[in-house]
Amino acid sequence: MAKIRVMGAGGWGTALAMMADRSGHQVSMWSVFEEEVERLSKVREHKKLLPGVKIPDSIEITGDLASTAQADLVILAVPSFAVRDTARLLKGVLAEGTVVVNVAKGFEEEHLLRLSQVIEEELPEARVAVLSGPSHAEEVSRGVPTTVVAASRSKEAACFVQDTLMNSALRVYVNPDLTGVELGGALKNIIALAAGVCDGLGLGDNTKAALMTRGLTEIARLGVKMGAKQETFAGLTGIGDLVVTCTSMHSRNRRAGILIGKGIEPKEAVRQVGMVEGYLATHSAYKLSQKYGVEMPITAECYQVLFHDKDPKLAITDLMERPKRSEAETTWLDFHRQD
Ligand SMILES: NC(=O)c1ccc[n+]([C@@H]2O[C@H](COP(=O)([O-])OP(=O)(O)OC[C@H]3O[C@@H](n4cnc5c(N)ncnc54)[C@H](O)[C@@H]3O)[C@@H](O)[C@H]2O)c1
Ligand SMILES: O=P(O)(O)OC[C@H](O)CO
Repeated sequence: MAKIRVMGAGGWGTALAMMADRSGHQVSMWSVFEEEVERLSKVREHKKLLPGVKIPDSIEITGDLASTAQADLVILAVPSFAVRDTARLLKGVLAEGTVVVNVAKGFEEEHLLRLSQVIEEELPEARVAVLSGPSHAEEVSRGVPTTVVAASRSKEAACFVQDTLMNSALRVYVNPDLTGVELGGALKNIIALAAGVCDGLGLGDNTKAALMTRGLTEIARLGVKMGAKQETFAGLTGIGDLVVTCTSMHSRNRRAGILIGKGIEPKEAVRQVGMVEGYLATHSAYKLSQKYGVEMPITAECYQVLFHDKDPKLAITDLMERPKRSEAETTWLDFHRQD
């Protein structure tokens, strides 16, 4: 039995705490917000986020930070904008080599960093991993069979996360491609937002299939430039998470996109839905595409719609009327040379 501390008591933190509890561990869930600790300790249910899901009494809910020192595994389940501050709180608290697994999907906008890089900066003594994949808290918390991927530069750390969290409802794979796993999770939110916009505009299945497929192409193009493996984007944290987020009504990114497609101003749509990681990720990805000199037409159009008031209908037209190009990255000559 391992001691597991989940930092962040929102939908995803709660679902993962329940998975760890189901796997037979000693689990505690921490929140920086006193009100949240008090409410959840008393009601033991997230009335808004996960209605009808009872948080088992075996999961301790606490605001005490110092006790994180006893954890064998720390799961960071706060929004991406809060990852640095939350990791910083753990400075000097954790034992050397403690595995810290980030489950937020996004970037640190200011420095264009992946979140594992942020945690490594703040907690050099920790072994950092990420957990990502097609996994909505609404389903995981109800025990719906789900698959995710634990990635880390340390094989032992990734396998430790796999061994610790895996159970009959949560199948955990491992992958050494930390960069690819992380980027897939962060960048698919942009495409999910765009898919929502298409739904809100009343466009069809053809459009969404095109968006998802070409979206994955540009995600992988940036990812490979940033050091990821192409094949990772064909896996659970690439295409897998893209499919679930672009098609599910659980997705906050997609729901915000639907509102925007229906004419609600982007900032207001994000306010109405709550935490929409794809909003800031669009900003970061647009900057990263410029930094790495990578063409990302869908991301660029999303950026214009979200931050420069571009009409979403015009964005679709502009994507459709881009200069002609080949779907294949290989030239005709190279392709036939391989025959
Ligand atoms: N909900 C899901 O299905 C799901 C699945 C996979 C990954 N994720 C990712 O997990 C992250 C968290 O998502 P969520 O759905 O749990 O969000 P949420 O809004 O339900 O909860 C976030 C929790 O983080 C904590 N928090 C919020 N602001 C904070 C701050 N400033 N400082 C410290 N703690 C703070 C609070 O405990 C809050 O309840 C996101 O990056 C999301 O993309 C979510
Ligand atoms: O609700 P979303 O759009 O943040 O998506 C949640 C998860 O990332 C799905 O895997």
